[in-house]
Amino acid sequence: MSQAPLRLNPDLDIAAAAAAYRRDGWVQVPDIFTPETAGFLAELLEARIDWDLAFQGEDGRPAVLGRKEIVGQGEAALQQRLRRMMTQAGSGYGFLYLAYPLITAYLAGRDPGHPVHGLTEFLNADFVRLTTAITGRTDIVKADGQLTRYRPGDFIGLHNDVGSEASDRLVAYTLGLTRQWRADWGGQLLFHDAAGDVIRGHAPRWNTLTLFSVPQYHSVAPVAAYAQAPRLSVVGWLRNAGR
Ligand SMILES: O=C(O)CCC(=O)C(=O)O
Ligand SMILES: [Fe+2]
Repeated sequence: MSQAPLRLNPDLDIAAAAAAYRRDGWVQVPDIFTPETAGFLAELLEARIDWDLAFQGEDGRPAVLGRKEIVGQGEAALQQRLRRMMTQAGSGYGFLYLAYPLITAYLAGRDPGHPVHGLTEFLNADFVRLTTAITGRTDIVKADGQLTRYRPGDFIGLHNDVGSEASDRLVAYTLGLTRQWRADWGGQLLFHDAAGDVIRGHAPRWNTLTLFSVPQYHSVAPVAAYAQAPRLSVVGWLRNAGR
């Protein structure tokens, strides 16, 4: 696979997206990449990633286990950890999905020469410029990110994205790369009000950017047991320089 340059759609209506974001605190932009770039990225997520298993760990921090760590601890121990996480998800917070941590992998020299690293560079160049223009947040200096792949049963519980890192999460983004999805397959990005009702729900989409300001309460609905495709996206936060 070539290291093709990643290109945003040159015909994006940035002024319209900016007006919507500044009015509503969120915006969705369809056709965010050129068709070639969207196809390239989708193929990457569909077929070329050695996924980690990500879930809320016992210590309240994300557990991100590579293939070797999963084999190392054994299937029974992992299943026990996941059961504990599910109990915790019901009374507090939890999540479960497959992930590839872009910044950690880039800095650690994981998968040398892999085209995924071009995406990490793109996120911290053209994408930071685009999202600064849409949100008007001139304090954005960098993007973190992870690839995510949701299988049946995967989910994220209710949370508001407020982190504890040295740099603040200013704006959350998702780049949807799910080619096809059915309305009853779950996996929607849901925004919730104080009464527990859903304010908005976004189905997994193809070649679509979603931006929303932090903090806002949201969740990812569990993917249905009978869903016939993975939910694929690039997600993360646009951050300031921090302390
Ligand atoms: O995948 C999504 O649509 C949202 C992900 C999310 O809320 C998160 O990673 O904090
Ligand atoms: Fe979130």
